[in-house]
Formats: sequence, structure tokens, C-alpha cells
Amino acid sequence: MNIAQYLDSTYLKTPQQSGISEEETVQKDRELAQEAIDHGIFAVMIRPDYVSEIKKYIQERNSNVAVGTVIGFHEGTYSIEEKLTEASKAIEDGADELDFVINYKAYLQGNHELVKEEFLKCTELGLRHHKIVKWIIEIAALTDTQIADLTQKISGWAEHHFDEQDLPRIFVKSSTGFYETQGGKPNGATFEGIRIMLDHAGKLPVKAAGGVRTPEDAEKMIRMGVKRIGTSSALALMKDQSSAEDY
Ligand SMILES: O=C[C@H](O)COP(=O)(O)O
Repeated sequence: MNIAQYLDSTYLKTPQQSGISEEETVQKDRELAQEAIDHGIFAVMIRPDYVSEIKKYIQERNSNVAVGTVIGFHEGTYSIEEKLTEASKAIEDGADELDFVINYKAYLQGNHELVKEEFLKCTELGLRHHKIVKWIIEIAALTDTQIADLTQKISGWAEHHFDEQDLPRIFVKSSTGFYETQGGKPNGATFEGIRIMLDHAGKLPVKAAGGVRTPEDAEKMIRMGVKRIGTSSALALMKDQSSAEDY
């Protein structure tokens, strides 16, 4: 199985979170991009501040590795206007894919109208610019029932408001990888959570992100039906994948 083609190779820590400088962060992103070019990885997923630099790096090497970035990261509580502004800047800078953190706190408070409005406005912006749009629902913050409900709501809004041909460009994504859980509970993509998302996403593709650590787990996720995997350990997921062409 060619796992590389499913991967968003991710580096999303701020310089403050990693304890390194801006320039060192850009350098890490360049290395991530080079690794993606060298190994046929589908996309790199980086913070918005570095999109223009990394897009340029990839273009100069005549590669078609996609550049994705995160919007409203990582708590999702930015206002709709802030998300639209951040996304517009990322589009101007050359981002191919926009991974929005949905306002899951508003969802949990029952403010579903706000969540619907941000979904519709931000998705419309992305589709209008021919981008891939993904919605992170942060499954570690939700019960199984809420994962099912929010996934189904997103799928319903998408099917009702956007063209059928655009639906494959609107993903539902599990996790930021940054949510703080208690008692060792996983904060990323679990098989159970992904199963629920797949069962409720309708025509929308699902991206598993966070905590996918082995080639076996990645392969299992793909066989379950996920269309993309977000990982900060891309090379580890491709271990023993040297015969990738045989997929
Ligand atoms: O895709 C998003 C995540 O930040 C990746 O999480 P990870 O570090 O657990 O692989």
C-alpha cells in the first residue's frame, strides 16, 4: 500500500512551543517539505506564518507536494471573521488546503447556529478558491454521540449547501493533536472515533489525525476508509513501505 499518498506530514508547533527560533522553525518546515518531495508524501501541513516560504520552496523544486495550513488552531474559538481573515491570507500566500478547527466549544454549548455559519462561510471561501477544506472536530473533546452528531451535521450542511461535485473536497478531520486529555486518554484519532466519523460522514471524506504512529495503524485506518492521515511521524508510518508502488 502506498501510504505516502495519504499523508499530510505535519509540523504545527509554534517557535514558543518548541523552544526554537522563527528561522529554525522555517528550517524545520523546509526539511519537512524536502522529505515530502523525496518520499512522495501528498502534503505538508504547517502553520500559516510559513506558508508563503514553504510554497516557494516546493515550487522552486518543481514538485506538486501540496501545502496545507491550519486555521483557528488549535482551540477553534476564533470568531468567524478571524477565521475568514486568516484563511484569506493563507490563500493569498499559496496554501492548497485549509484545515479549520471547528468551534467545538460553541457546539458543546449548544450554539449550533454559530458552528453552521462558520462552516458555511469558511467552506464557501475555500471552495471558491478551489482549495481543499477540512474541518477538525476534536474528537477527544466529544462523546461518541457528539462525534456522530457533529459529523452528521457537517455532512448534512455540506450536502445541502454545496454542489455534489465539491463534496470530496470537504473533509471531516478527527483531531488537532494538541488537545489536552486527562488520565492518558488518547487525544488524537482512535479507531473507534474514526469508525463513528466514517459511519456518519455521508459523502464527505474523513481525515484521521493525531497519534497515528505505526505503518500497521495507518494501513488499518486507510482500509477502514480514511482518505488522509495527518501525522508528525510521516517517515515512521512509511517504514517498510519501500515497495510502495505495488499498491
Ligand atoms: O495532524 C495533526 C497532528 O498535529 C499530528 O499529530 P501527531 O503529532 O500525534 O502525529
